Amino acid sequence: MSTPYIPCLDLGSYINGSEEERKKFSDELGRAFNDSGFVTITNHGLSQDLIEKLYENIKAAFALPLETKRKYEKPELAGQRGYTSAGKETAKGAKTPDLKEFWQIGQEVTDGDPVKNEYPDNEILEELPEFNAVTGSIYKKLEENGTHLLRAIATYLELPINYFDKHVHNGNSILRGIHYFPIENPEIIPDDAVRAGAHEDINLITLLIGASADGLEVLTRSNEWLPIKAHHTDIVVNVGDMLQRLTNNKLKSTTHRVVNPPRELMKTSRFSVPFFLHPRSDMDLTSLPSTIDAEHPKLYSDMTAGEYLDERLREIGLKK
Ligand SMILES: O=C(O)CCC(=O)C(=O)O
Ligand SMILES: [Fe+2]
Repeated sequence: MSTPYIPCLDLGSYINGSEEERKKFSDELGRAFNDSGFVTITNHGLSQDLIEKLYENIKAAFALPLETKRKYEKPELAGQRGYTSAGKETAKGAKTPDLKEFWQIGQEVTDGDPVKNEYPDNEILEELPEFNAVTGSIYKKLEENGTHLLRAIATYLELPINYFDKHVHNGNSILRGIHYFPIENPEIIPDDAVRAGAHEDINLITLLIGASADGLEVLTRSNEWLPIKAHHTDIVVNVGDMLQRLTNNKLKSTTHRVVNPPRELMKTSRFSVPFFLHPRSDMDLTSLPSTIDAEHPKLYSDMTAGEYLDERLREIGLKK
């Protein structure tokens, strides 16, 4: 089920559809990215079974003792691989860190591409061998879905359909398993402490498998917070700042947040698993000439994806 402002699109109709269906999907996706910056998608090819396995493993991983999880927290990796404990990530411009802990999995390069040297190895969670296999398989499937979505967007932007392919092949994407832990003593947390403070994602697009509980909200153009209702098996997709930058704000990287639960649910956990689709670090994010004109002057300085990521990781406190 989707919220009226957030359209729900059938990815199967793009991947396996007729020319006409593919065009329709690409127009609808482009329009939504131009408007709210968010869609939900169905028929994404991830089985319910795999999604359930994913959540079982994510829950089991965060249920491990803190000292076990801490073995996988390496400050030199700036949160980009393995475990990041509570209190480390703060939304850009916010004072109090988010009420969450998370685990990040990065790209596994297997085709001899020298870009492998840019990526640290993934941390292998020895206590839960299935966790590594399941998250690795989810990573690949979401990457594949994301590549299809970017093809649809390339068509919408009147670029060659494969415009993004070479940039996202072996790109610096991240799968992040998040645990928003129970809030045991709501009275003693700072007033501004939230599960995830209002922010925009850094990457090209984000694909998020419907979370275990409500809480995700997007900021509409009329400045109202709109809750996103997604079935457990739907995928929420949104534009990130890199795609907004490339399109000189034609496509919107919409502000979103995760609110604290109502009082009666304060002591429950929430789990979610976003996939941040990043390009390779050498992708040039200079705004496309077709998106710049007298009415839409150029808004951003020219930067590569790698330079931009570095700047943003410092702003959110993950990189020192
Ligand atoms: O947990 C969610 O539903 C959203 C998480 C999110 O926005 C993020 O990690 O960037
Ligand atoms: Fe986000």
